[in-house]
Amino acid sequence: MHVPEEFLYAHLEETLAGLPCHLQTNSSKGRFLVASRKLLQREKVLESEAYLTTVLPSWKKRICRGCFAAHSSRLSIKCQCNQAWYCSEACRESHARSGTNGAQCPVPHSLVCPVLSHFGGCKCDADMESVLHMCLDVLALQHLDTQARRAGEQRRASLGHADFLLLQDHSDDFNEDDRRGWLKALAFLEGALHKAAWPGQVPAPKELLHIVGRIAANNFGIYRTRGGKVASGRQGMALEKASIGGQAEELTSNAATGTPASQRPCSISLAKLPAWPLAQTALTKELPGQGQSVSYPQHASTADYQHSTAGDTVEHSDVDSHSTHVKHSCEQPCKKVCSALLDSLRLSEGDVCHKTRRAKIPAGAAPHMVQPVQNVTTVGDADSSASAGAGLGAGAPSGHGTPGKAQQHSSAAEPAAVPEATIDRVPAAPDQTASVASAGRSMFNSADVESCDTAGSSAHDLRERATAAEELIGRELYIRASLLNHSCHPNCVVARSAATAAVHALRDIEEGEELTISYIDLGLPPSARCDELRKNFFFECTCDRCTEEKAEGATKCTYERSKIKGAQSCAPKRRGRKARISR
Ligand SMILES: C[S@@+](CC[C@H](N)C(=O)[O-])C[C@H]1O[C@@H](n2cnc3c(N)ncnc32)[C@H](O)[C@@H]1O
Repeated sequence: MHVPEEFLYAHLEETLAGLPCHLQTNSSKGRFLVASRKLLQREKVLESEAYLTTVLPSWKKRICRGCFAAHSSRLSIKCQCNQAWYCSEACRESHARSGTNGAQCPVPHSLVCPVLSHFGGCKCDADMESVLHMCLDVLALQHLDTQARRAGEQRRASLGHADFLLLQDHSDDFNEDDRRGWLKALAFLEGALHKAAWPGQVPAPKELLHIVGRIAANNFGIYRTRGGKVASGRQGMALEKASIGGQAEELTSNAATGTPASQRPCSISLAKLPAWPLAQTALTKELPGQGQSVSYPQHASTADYQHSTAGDTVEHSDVDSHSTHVKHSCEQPCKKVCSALLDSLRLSEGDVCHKTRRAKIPAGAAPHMVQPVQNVTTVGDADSSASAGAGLGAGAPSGHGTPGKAQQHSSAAEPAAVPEATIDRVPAAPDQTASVASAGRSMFNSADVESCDTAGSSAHDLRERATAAEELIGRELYIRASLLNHSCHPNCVVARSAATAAVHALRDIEEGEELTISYIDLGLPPSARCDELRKNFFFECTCDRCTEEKAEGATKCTYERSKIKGAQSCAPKRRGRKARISR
């Protein structure tokens, strides 16, 4: 469906009406949001409901598609397509009629069910399969809009397919392997649409690739805490090394089987889609007796886990990403921290800050929480959700870009039973509980950090350490929140609760200043951040922090840019000059 560009822009501006921010565009950054007036720290800049949501196949039996609540045990009611599970008959009926409760663009399941009935034979990797579900929902929205237009009706949904077209499409930037993998998966979707006699237009895989290109650059990951056991070191070595929280983490991935996904029969393997923003996905949560708090999992954790052990309580003084990092320390000289991480946190060897020992969180207590308002981070018991990670891939976020890595697990793989208390519920009420996870900041002890040092770990080791505590269980798309560009020194944070994203100012922001969030883990060393952004979001970060670090010579490209179609290599040229990447 062709929608004129001017219409899209006018519509986009309409969706921002009344907010303290407006849209600007430039050639290097595309569209971005700018403060229309001075914003105060913590002020809510915008709030958006999820446009679409999807759940990874391994979680489909635990998350009710009707009300989107997560459950500790397998649900007993399912749809005949075997792709949607429910906590009650009422949820099943309402899902069939009007889609998932709370979604901004609910797609009636009855429309997509015949297509999903053919997904049983999908040989894609689990993450990819979930994206195919999202693609199908996009086609369903397009179909509903077309039908309504033909009937001369105004669709009741506040957003429609045109809004999806507003999102930036990066499919032309996919590298050849990814492109091939996606085209194969999309051919499967095309086949399923034909078999189900899809009532709308059935686009060819090449056209469908533009849907994936939009999802890729704009989706938010839904994560949950993986529990007390964590995979450390490189993903391929996770099984051997993952012993920090007790016994080795069980992986259903290639790391465990030793078989690269690319060699598994009938599987399509390719790089994962990035799910952003991992780092600044803040979660609001209501806990009995603790009131509402906001957790900043990744940021806080990259700082915390250095010396934290189960049961520790670590103090923080601010929610600002820099100060969160800086305040992390714990009466132990920071030389124990991997030097690359030290650099990125802007700490010096020997810096000492203050760890406060407080009451231990009993086993089975709620997941880790950060309460910036009260300046307290409680570090949960490492074993409190030990079973949660069993049977799952090494929850590194998608977007590592390397095919066949540990996060790939078969769609049949299901999480082991998780005690109710360790699951972050996904409530129907948006302001209650976070959909998922905070990072496991109790996961790494100082001995482990030392071993990281002595092993001379790479940037990606750190990344994997930071994210192995989280497991990607689904994805969400937001329209307005997708207009926020990235900065490694962001001035905003996205607070997520079930199917809602609220953007808050991290500090006072002057009128006319660009609003930015982080798409990645800011605790990563400069070269890893640079890799992540290039590989997954196809741009070169020019924020003040990167510029400063580049000037200090800290940023080194380690990703083979040549893999991206039409791009120049990042490898230093013969005469020692670094190739520059122009977008
Ligand atoms: C979620 S979208 C952000 C909105 C986007 N600029 C647009 O026009 O729709 C993510 C994409 O925006 C671009 N982007 C985000 N932050 C950027 C930055 N700091 N510099 C350059 N491009 C950026 C990249 O192309 C990235 O893949």
